[in-house]
Amino acid sequence: MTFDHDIKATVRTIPDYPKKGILFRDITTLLADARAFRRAVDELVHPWAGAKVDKVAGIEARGFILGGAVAHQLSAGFVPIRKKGKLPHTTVRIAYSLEYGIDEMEMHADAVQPGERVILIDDLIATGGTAEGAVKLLRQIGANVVAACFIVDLPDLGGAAKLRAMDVPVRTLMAFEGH
Ligand SMILES: O=P(O)(O)OC[C@H]1O[C@H](OP(=O)(O)OP(=O)(O)O)[C@H](O)[C@@H]1O
Ligand SMILES: Nc1ncnc2[nH]cnc12
Repeated sequence: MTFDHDIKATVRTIPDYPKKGILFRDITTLLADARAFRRAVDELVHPWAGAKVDKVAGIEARGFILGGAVAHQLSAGFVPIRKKGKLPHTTVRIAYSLEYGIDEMEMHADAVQPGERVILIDDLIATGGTAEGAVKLLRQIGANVVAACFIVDLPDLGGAAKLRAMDVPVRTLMAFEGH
C-alpha cells in the first residue's frame, strides 16, 4: 500500500474520545484535505471500475460522505443505513454494538432488490459490530454483499476478520495497529 503514507498522515488521533481509553481516529482532517479525500475515494472505487455494482450502502454518518461519493463515481444507487427512527418508510432494524457503545440501525426494506450486488462503505472498521449489523440487514432483504470497504482498519479489534468470517470480502486503505 504505497499510497498509505500519503493519506494516513491526514487522519487525526484524539485520545479519550468519546470515552476514556478510546483512541479516536478522526477522518474529518482527511476529508478537509482535497487531495487526500479524492485519493481515498479513488482508491475505494478503483477495484470496481467496470464491475457490476447496483447499489452502494453507506452507514450513518461518516459512511454517507464516502458512500455518496463512491456511488456517484460508479454510477450506482446509494442506500442509507441509518440510526433508528430516521427513515420514513417500512424498515428492517437490528441492534448492534461498537467499540464505544450500543445502538440500533435500520434501512428501508425496499432499498435493495433481491440479488442486487451491493458494496458496503464506511470510514472505519473497529470491532466490526456496526458493519456486521449492516451486512445482516442487507442480507435480510436479499442483497448480494460483494464487498465491504473502509478507509481505516483497527486490526487489533478484529472487525475485518469478523466480516471475512461472514464471507464478505473486505478492503481497507490503511491500518492503525494498537488501536
Ligand atoms: O467497528 P465498530 O466497533 O462497530 O465501529 C465502527 C463504527 O463506529 C463509527 O461510527 P459511529 O457509531 O461513531 O457513528 P458516526 O459515524 O455517526 O460518528 C464508525 O464510523 C463506524 O460506523
Ligand atoms: N477508535 C475509533 N475511532 C474512530 N471511530 C471509531 N469507531 C469505532 N471506534 C473508533
